Amino acid sequence: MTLLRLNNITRRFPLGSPLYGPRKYLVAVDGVSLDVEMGRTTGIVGESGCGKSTTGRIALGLEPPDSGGVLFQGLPLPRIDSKKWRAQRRQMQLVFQDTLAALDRRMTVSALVAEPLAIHGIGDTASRKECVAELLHGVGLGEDHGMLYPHQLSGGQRQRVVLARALAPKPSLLVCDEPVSALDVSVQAQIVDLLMDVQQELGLGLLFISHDLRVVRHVSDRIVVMYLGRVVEQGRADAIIDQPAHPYTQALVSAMPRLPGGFDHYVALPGEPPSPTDRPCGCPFHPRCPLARDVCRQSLPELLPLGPERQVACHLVRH
Ligand SMILES: Nc1ncnc2c1ncn2[C@@H]1O[C@H](COP(=O)(O)OP(=O)(O)OP(=O)(O)O)[C@@H](O)[C@H]1O
Repeated sequence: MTLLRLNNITRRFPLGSPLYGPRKYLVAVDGVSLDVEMGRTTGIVGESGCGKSTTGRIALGLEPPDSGGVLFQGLPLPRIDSKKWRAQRRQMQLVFQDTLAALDRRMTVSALVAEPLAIHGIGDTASRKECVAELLHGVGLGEDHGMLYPHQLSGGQRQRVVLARALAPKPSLLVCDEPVSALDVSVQAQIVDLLMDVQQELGLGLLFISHDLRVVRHVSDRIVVMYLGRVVEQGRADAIIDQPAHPYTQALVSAMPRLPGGFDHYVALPGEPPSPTDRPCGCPFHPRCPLARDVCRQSLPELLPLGPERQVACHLVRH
């Protein structure tokens, strides 16, 4: 069952002052559609600035799209800050990267995990205490950790606290925005495994955002590849990794550590993505694409089906 649906979402931000000539806009998200199924993970991958976080914020209702719609459990998101929205927010929680900024350093771990319960009016003091102990246990922390302050924890332990706080209101959707990017590789694996265990136990839908295809591949059932605000390819994770169709996805896959039986044709990806304030004509990827032809410089490729459950936006792919 579809838990979250983004339907042709667009978001642009004004640039400069309105006093000096016609206003210019930066298009951060351009016509993005994706689904998150209950109990499943949709991963968004792409380079810095491609619009992943903006998409995540729109999915959570923290930012309105300029056009397009967000459906949660089949219904449009209520207006931000309405009573209905606050009730719904309980169902949708955010886990993000900067744990030290996210956690009030004057509060103990127990108080931090109890806070969302109090905000949402869940339980009384005694039952909240029990609930905090269960939540800490669930994310692999002991009772002793409850008495510590955020700065007394390691990065991995702080990420566990952030996860316990997100799980406290019993959400059905977690949006995880680069949740492990600040951690050592070995700790990343522990947190990713924990997320997957928690997901299985609670049947959560996950929208998992990362620039790192290695991590996204590990957690995701479906992968959405974004480039300069647009989806260039999406489909089942195994299909995307085994047979990437878009030259950009091919470059991302070929840059991952080699896997036995995996993709073995290396595609170099030169340069940086162009600025979203100055998007190239035609396919946004053409200035870096080793296969680009005239048509790629002239017209924007549509995202079209490529077999079942797969879509690609590339002039060079036979649909
Ligand atoms: N509030 C804002 N005002 C103006 N521009 C913004 C705003 N939020 C995001 N942007 C711009 O929109 C584009 C997409 O940003 P976004 O943070 O969504 O990308 P991202 O893929 O998550 O990148 P990163 O991983 O670096 O955060 C960027 O060019 C960014 O500078």
